[in-house]
Amino acid sequence: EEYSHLQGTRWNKNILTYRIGRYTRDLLRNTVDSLVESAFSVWARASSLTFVRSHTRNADIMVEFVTYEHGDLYPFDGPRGSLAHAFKPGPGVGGDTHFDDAEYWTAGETGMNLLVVAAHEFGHALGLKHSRNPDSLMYPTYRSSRSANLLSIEDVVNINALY
Ligand SMILES: CNC(=O)[C@@H](NC(=O)[C@H](CC(C)C)CN(O)C=O)C(C)(C)C
Ligand SMILES: [Zn+2]
Ligand SMILES: [Zn+2]
Repeated sequence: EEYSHLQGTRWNKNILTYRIGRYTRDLLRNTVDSLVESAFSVWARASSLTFVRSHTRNADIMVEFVTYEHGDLYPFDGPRGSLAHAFKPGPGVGGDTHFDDAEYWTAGETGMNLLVVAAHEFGHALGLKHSRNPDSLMYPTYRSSRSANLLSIEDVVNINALY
């Protein structure tokens, strides 16, 4: 989901920090680290944005794997259903990205592909809304086959219209 009613529409800086909090046990930590970094680089390559990993609590974007009730107004729902959500740009919870750890997270075609889902969520964390174009990364339903060419032209146009 993108909770657009909560935050502003864009960050007012081009260098953003992110921190990974709670991990999933479905993947090795450094696999999660590299998939998250790759998902950010999808957007960095298509725009003027730069992402820097931080280990301090005041990072712009907090990335976490959580289940069910987890401290915001949007509890997860167990396996399948909602896979993840991210908050629009802004202070505090703004930009924060949560993955439902009741899913089975993978780096491949089985389960839920973390790179594909993270790239979608980070689009929201940067201020993008959903697209009605099934080819867009910001289409509201998950499709594992997408993992090849992540961004559509529309996604590149939209991120550059924002930054
Ligand atoms: C398999 N389950 C789905 O396809 C579900 N879709 C999602 O969980 C979206 C994330 C995908 C697109 C990575 C939620 N979203 O928009 C977050 O920003 C449902 C369509 C069932 C809601
Ligand atoms: Zn979404
Ligand atoms: Zn959440």
